[in-house]
Amino acid sequence: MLPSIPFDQTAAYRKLKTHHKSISKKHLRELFAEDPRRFNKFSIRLGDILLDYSKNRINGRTRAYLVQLAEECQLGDAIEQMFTGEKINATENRAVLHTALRNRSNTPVLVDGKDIMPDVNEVLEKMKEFSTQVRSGAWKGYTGKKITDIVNVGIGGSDLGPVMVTEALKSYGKKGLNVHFVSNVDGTHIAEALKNLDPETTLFMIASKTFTTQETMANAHSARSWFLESAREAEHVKKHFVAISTNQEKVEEFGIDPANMFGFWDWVGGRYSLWSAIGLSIACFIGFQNFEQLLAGAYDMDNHFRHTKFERNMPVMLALLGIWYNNFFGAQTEAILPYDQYLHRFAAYFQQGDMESNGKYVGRDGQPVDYQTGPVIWGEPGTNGQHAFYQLIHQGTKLIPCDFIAPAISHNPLADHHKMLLSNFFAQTEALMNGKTAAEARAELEASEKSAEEVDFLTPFKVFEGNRPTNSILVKKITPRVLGSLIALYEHKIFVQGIIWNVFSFDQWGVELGKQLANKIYPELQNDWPISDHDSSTNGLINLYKNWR
Ligand SMILES: O=P(O)(O)OC[C@H]1O[C@H](O)[C@@H](O)[C@@H](O)[C@@H]1O
Repeated sequence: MLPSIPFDQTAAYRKLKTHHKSISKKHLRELFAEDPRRFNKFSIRLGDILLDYSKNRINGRTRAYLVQLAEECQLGDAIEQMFTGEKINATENRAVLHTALRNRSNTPVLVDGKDIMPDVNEVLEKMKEFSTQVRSGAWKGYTGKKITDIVNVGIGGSDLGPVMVTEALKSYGKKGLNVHFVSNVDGTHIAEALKNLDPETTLFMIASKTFTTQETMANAHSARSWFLESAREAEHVKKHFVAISTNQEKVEEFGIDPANMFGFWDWVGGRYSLWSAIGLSIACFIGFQNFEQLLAGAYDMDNHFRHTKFERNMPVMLALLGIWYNNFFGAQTEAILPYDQYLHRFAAYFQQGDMESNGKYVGRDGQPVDYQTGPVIWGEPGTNGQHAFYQLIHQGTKLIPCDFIAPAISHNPLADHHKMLLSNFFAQTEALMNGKTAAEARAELEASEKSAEEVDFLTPFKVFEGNRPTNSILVKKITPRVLGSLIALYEHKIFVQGIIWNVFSFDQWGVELGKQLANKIYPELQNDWPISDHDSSTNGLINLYKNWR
């Protein structure tokens, strides 16, 4: 059982509250001026990844108190409990072992006294065999042609990870093998995805942990109908449909050959499942060796997380900084800003990862918490974001801590593009930190030969307060291994925050409610009779819909 300590009742919390009063008045400029060793002091390197968190509104004392907070909340014990398979997902009575999926050491991991590593390795072996066959063309469609297109049908955790990773590692993708993703129950999604595909060369991966999710099942049935329009014989389905699920019964009921089923287990949470068979589309696209590199990268981060002192521990420090702004500065959101076009779904991926994990107001003791928990996560790749929403980050009334992520080496070293991109990356965090004083703004305006009135008028608008906190994550190159580490970094950050906020990070009852509600209204839309048993707004909307359709 996880420790259950309301974090606002710790001694560290009280210290941080008092400390916040003084340090929040300090400008980052001053903090840098006071300590020339700030960069060395507040950065962590792990292989090809550097986390520079020196541009945060902290000093050595802040860090010490934050680390104390983690200790008082018994983070060390909680980490061990996760890695060793304790049932820390208490509301579902499950272990949380995505780390076992990438446990490259193969040391036994026990669930209910049984080592799960042989099962993990067996599925990996099956994925290796299958992905190799698909890539080599040995796996043939019903007319003897090789597969050219993979369509992953899944939603939430059975979609976002594969989407994000196949985009991030596009340059490792096999030529002539395209991956597509269908998630939305809106018929437009599947209709558009299938428009230019050939049933003879298309392979569907029906990815659903439960194999009961309404959207995925609807899309899977439509995919099968589309396929059978050409293939005619149900016999051919086994060459074109595989299932990735924990629910063999439902897979068979759907008509997929159990031989074509890739299993995983209830101790893999949906939003932590890309390391499992849910990553099959990734393995087919980038090749199994690269998929193993992705796992190896995550394993690097797992080891770092498990065995490094908190003040040198990347996920722990990222998490503590998030708590610092969320709970002491009142920041509501966090932006993830990758300066890498391939990472354009990274923020969207962690929207689910973070918000579904820590978007909870009930503590592990069953009582509502009286402090803020999970932040709103958002973001887009730079430099596009700069021309869209950075105005608010620079000069708005809200404090938005940002993570800037960039690779030193581009996969597409085209002319001077990467230097330009990275000069934006460096310039933005510097500008957010320094801002621009009234004197500087005035001097600039005067140099541009404006009249004295114009200078007076314009100066206040050109002032930037600065003091906007950022983390910079600079990596050598976005390789499968580095990406694996980056994803695991954020996964563990979320875990740490969940422990400190005292919430259960691995269930998602709020989402389950949505599933139930839609299933209740769906039958009511089957006829044209007016509805009257909801509130007046819902009745009004449903009845107008029935009128218009
Ligand atoms: O893989 P499944 O079972 O189809 O679930 C898909 C998604 O459903 C819900 O939205 C949540 O439970 C998510 O965590 C999950 O990833």
